[in-house]
Amino acid sequence: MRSRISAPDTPADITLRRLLDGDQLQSFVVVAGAGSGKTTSLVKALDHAATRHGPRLRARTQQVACITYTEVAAKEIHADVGNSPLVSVSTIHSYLWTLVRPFQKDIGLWVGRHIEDAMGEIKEKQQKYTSRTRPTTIAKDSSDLNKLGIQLQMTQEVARYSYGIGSDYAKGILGHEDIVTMVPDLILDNALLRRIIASKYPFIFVDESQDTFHKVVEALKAVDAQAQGAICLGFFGDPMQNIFQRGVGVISQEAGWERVEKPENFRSSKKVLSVINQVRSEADGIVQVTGRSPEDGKNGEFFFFVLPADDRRSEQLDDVRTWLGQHSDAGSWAANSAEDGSGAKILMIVHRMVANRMGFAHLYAAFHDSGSSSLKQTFDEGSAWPLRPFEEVILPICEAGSVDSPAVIAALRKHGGVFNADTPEQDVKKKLALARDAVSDLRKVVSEGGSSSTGKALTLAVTAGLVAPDPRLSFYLEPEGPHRDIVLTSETREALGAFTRCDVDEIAAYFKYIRQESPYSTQHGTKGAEFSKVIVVLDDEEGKYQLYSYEKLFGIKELSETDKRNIAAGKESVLERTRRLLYVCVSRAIDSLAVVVFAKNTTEAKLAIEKSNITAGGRVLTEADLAHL
Ligand SMILES: Nc1ncnc2c1ncn2[C@@H]1O[C@H](COP(=O)(O)OP(=O)(O)OP(=O)(O)O)[C@@H](O)[C@H]1O
Repeated sequence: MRSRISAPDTPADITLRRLLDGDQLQSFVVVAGAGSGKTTSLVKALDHAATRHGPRLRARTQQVACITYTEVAAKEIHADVGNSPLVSVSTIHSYLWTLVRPFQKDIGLWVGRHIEDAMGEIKEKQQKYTSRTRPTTIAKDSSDLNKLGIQLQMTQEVARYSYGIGSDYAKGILGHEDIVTMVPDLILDNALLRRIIASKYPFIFVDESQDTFHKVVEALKAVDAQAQGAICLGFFGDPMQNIFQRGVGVISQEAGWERVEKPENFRSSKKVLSVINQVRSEADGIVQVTGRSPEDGKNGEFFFFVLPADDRRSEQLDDVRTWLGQHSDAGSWAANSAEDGSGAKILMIVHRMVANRMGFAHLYAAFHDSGSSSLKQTFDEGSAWPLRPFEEVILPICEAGSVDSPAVIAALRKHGGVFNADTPEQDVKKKLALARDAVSDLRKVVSEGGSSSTGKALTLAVTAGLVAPDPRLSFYLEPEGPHRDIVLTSETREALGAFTRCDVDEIAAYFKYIRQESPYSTQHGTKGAEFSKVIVVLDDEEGKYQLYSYEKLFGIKELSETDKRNIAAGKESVLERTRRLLYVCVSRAIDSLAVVVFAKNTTEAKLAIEKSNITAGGRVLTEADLAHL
C-alpha cells in the first residue's frame, strides 16, 4: 500500500492544517463518504500536528492522541506517522483506561454505585412478583442479590482496580463494558480530570467517529468545551457507515467548530460510484464525485442478480461466479481468496447459510437461538466475549507447528494466565515446562474435535491456567471456583451451554471467516477494506430478531407495524440500518461489483428492484440467465 502521508493534498487537508495551526485551536468534524480518504486525511493531520508542534509538545510532555477502532488499525496508523513517540494511537478502551487509571478513588466509588444500581433493579423486580412468578426466578433473583451484596462488601477491600477482560469487581477487575460506561461518567463528573486530559493531549482525533459510543463523544466534547480553544478535538467519520449498534452516527457540531467535507471518492470506478450514490440518495443525500484522474478513471462494471431463496443458494452463488467470469471484463471471479487480488470477495452478513457452508452451523445456532441480543450482535461482528480465549490463545496454540513453537509462547505471553509480558525469562522457561503437558493435551483435544470438544478444550485451558478467561466464562465452567460471585443471566447461561457442546472445529471455521481468510467476509468485518471485485450477497435471515432486511429495503416485503411506528416516531428503523450496511458493502469495490439478492418471490423482487433505481439502468439478471452457462 502506498504511504498515506504521500497522497496528494485535497482542499480538506489544507483546511485541517489551518485549524491545527491557529493561535486559538479549532475543533472540527470531517464528514465524508466512503473512499474519500478520511483515514488518509487523519494520518496527514496527525503527522502535521506532531511535526509542526513537536518542540512544544516535547517540552510540555504532551502528545497528539488518535483513537481508532481496532488494534490493527492503531498499529497501521502509528506506522504511517513513522511510529512517532509524539503520537499516541490507541483503541478507545485503552485510551480511556489510560486517562482514568490514576483516579482509583473515583473508580472505587463508581463501582460501588454500579453494584448498588444492579441491586436496586432486582429489589424493584421483587416488589412486582405475583402468584405466577416462577419459583426458579425467585430463587435466582435472591441468589443474585446475595452475590451482589457480597461483591459490594468485598470491593471495600480492593486496593487497586485493574482492567481485565470481563468484570469481577470483588477482585478489583473492570471489564471492557465497564470502561466505556465508567470513564465518560468520571470525565463528565470531574473538572480536574477534564483539565488533566486537555493539558496532556492538546490534539485529540477520533477515527471512524460514527461508531464511537454516545457517552464517549459527550465526554470528549466536555473536555473540549472546558479547554476553550486550548485543544483541538477532531472527528473523522461517515454517519452512513455507522454499522455497529452502539455507535453515535452523526456527530453534532458545537458552536465554533468547523465542518470539513471531502466530496471526492478516490476508490471506486464510475459504475460502482453511481451505485454508491444511489444507495445514499435516500439517506443524507451526500453525492460523491470521482477523485480519480481521467487516465485512472475506469468505467468499471456492475451486475445485479435476483435468485430464489431456496436450499440451492450455494450452488447458485457458484453459478454467479462462473457467469461473471464469462461475461465481465474483469477476468476470473473464482472462489479463491481475494488477498492476491485475483478472485472476488464475497460479502455476506453472518447468516445461517454462511454458517452451514463454512462449517459452523451449531456455533451460529448457539449464539443466535439462545443468546442475548448483545451476544448475537457481537457474534455477527466477530467480537463475542465467550470466543475470545479461542481467538487469542487456544487456536494460535493449536495452529502452531509444535508445542515448542515461538507462536505458542507468544500467545501465552500476551493473553495467557501462565505468565504475562513482564515475567522474567527464567520463570517463563520454568512455567512453560510445567504448562507443556497441558499445551500438548489441548492440541490433542482440538485436533480430535467432536461433540462438546469446545467445552473440553476450554476447561482444560482454564484449569491449566493457559488462558485467563472472562470471569463470566470462568464462573460458568467452575461455579464454585474463584469467580463464584458472578451473576449470569439465564440467556447467557443457555448460550454458553450450547456453545460448550459445539465441536471445536466449528470455532476454527468461524474465525477463518471472521479473519477474512476465506473468500467470504462478514459485512461488518469489511469496514475500511477495499477489493478489486466484490460480490455482495443480500439474503434475509428468517426469525423474529430481524435487525436487517434487504427485502424491506427494496420494498419486496411489507414493513411491520413496529417498523412503521419507529419510522413515524423518527427512531432508527430496519430501513436505515440495512441501507447503511449495504452502503458499506457496495463501497468496498474498486473496479467491479455484483449484488445478489436471494428472494422468496423472484418475480416480485425483480419488479421491486427495477423500481428502486439501484441498478442504475442496468438489467436485473435472473436464474434464466444463469441457465445459459
Ligand atoms: N488525496 C488522495 N489522492 C489520491 N488517492 C487517495 C487520496 N486519499 C485517499 N486516496 C485513496 O483512496 C482510497 C480510500 O482511502 P481511505 O481508505 O483513506 O478512505 P476512507 O474515507 O477512510 O474510506 P472508507 O470510509 O470507505 O473506509 C485508498 O485507496 C487511498 O489510497
